[in-house]
Amino acid sequence: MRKPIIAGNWKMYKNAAEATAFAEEVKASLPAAEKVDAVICAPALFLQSLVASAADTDLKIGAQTMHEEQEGAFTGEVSPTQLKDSGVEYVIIGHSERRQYFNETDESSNKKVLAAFEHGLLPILCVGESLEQRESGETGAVVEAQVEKGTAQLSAAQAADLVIAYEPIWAIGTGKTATAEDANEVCGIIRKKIASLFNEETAEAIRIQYGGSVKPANIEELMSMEHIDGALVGGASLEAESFLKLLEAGANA
Ligand SMILES: O=C[C@H](O)COP(=O)(O)O
Repeated sequence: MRKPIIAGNWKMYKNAAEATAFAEEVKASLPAAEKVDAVICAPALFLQSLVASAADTDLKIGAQTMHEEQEGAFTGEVSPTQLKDSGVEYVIIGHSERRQYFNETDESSNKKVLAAFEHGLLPILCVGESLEQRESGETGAVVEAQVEKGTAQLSAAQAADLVIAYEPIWAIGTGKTATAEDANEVCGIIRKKIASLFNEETAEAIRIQYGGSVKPANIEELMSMEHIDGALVGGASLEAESFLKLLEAGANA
């Protein structure tokens, strides 16, 4: 039985006061930690204050990206050791917006995934096809290749701890959600790929999220699917009330 994981990705939204107010409201009503993992992936600037707000609670804090090197002359970047040292536990890797606007690739994502594990962070590796790829019937092949390249050189034990977020690019921030059946089918393809790259046990253990216009109105159906173990949520994670509803649905799945 895989524990559901609901992660909010705030992207480049919120100011410091809003971030703290959100954490205060959410931590007061968190569902039981054994039922769902609750993660907020915030802008780097707010990570330390969120870690402090969430201390002694089960709310986990994640970053939205990181550099793969421990330190160096990389202006503007944040390293895995800096994140770990700040109390951050998760890090989103290879989000489609990072791939689209910041030239990230499967290869750079793989380096970051490996660095995250090396430094004790849990990566959420994002994969997903464009509308054009979906319409030309390439979804399965695209996602399989992303998974294979993104997980290269991981041990089976690391792969079992990895979280993969399947986010069809055409469903992000558009209000268009993949049908629960379509999302489940692709998450099933990802699980099968993990079985072939590692083993059945790893495939059974790995948690696969769906992301793309997830909201309180559609999460229950998504979470009822065999291969969907959680959600990576943008817009609907910005308000505490909405995020708490998503957590509730995760806890009851
Ligand atoms: O990381 C989250 C995804 O990009 C989904 O964003 P969204 O829920 O606003 O569509």
